[in-house]
Amino acid sequence: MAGVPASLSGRDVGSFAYLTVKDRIPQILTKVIDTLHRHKSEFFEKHGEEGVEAEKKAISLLSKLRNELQTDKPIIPLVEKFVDTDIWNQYLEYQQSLINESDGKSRWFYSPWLFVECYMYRRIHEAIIQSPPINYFDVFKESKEQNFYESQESIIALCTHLQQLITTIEDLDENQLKDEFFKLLQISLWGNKCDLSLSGGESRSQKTDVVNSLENLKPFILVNDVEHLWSLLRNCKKTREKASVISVYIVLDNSGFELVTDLILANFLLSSKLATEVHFYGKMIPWFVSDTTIHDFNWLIEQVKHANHKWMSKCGADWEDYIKMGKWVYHDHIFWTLPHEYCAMPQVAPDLYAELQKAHLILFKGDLNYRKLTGDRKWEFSVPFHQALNGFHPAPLCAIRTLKAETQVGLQPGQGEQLMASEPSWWTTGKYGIFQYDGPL
Ligand SMILES: O=P(O)(O)OC[C@H]1O[C@](O)(CO)[C@@H](O)[C@@H]1O
Ligand SMILES: [Mn+2]
Repeated sequence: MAGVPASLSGRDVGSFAYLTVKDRIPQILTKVIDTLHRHKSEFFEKHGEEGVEAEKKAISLLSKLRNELQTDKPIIPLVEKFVDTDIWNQYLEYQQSLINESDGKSRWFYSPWLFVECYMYRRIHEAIIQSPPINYFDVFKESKEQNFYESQESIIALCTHLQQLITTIEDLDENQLKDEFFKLLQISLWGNKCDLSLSGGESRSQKTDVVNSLENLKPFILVNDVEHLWSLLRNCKKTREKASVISVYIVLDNSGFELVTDLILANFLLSSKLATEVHFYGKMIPWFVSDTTIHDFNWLIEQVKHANHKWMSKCGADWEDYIKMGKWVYHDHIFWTLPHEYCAMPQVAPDLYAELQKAHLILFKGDLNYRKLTGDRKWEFSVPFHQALNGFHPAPLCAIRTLKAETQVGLQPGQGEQLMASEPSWWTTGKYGIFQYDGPL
């Protein structure tokens, strides 16, 4: 692609991409294999000998995958028929066509990191769907659930905070409402620290009191465009006709604690009338360990509803009502688990692009969404976000991300260089975060 920098790649020895392909991804694969092993008796109870055979088959396919990766074998086409198989295989050919060195084959360490990392999760899915009758099995379900359970205290604190806020929301003046909006946005940002793929699938639950940590975390927000979000939604609210809709779309990231923070924010948007509808976008297949699928979304709301805590269960009951009333709508689309950068959406998934164009505001949660928004490239730190989006402008949008990959745009001159000098791992640990807006000001 002309005019854009090179992709991050495992070929840069010592880079975060390299270490991810070399260590983190195989570690995740080993954990997946172990999970299947541990469910052997469950498969036997459910499906008899056939279940055990299927478990063996899935494990052998995954072991083969791990071997391909560790010996840097060529990336091979997908074989099992699924809704996205053809698109994936076309993309594989496209990646191959870009190569003019070595033997002209895409390889794990040689090819763009975004591509091979997505491909790995898609191959895990392939191993599962090739192994009926256990082809429904979500290999990451346990860790997602564990993250939720381990974050109980923080979740109770958040639900209590929200419910108390709602009882006085009508009495708040503009500034107070804005402050509360900013607080819940920050909670949703820091909720993104809790993904499970960065930690190789190990638990990264939320144990501290987030609401009271926000002030201390403020210095770690490197780009903070929340004022634009406020102006945008407040203007929508002021100018809207009685019957008209204000819709905020949230492109979700991780289930567990992060999803709770997103739902709390979505609840506030309705209660404050800053939005009349919230649309959520999740993943169609298990993805990057902790990403939200429809099962995770429904499961989590059910858990919150049945919690043994007054305010928590109130939240769960309200959320279920929002869904029943159509004020909250969950969608999935296969595009979110393709390897394409988002600037390709109008060509690859025009229906989804047209849908997103209806939003008043789109919030993109998490690191992977940021990588796909900006193409996972070696951009200069000071390149404007608008430019890095490379033509992807369906509606006003905001990336809400803690930094877990070596790519960041839209910084002040010298800001990135300074961080680099004082703290070389600043952009890969999740310690820093951004609210980066693109749209009319
Ligand atoms: O859940 P998030 O915020 O998208 O983070 C996932 C991130 O974790 C990692 O997979 C770690 O490898 C990053 O590559 C990726 O961007
Ligand atoms: Mn994720």
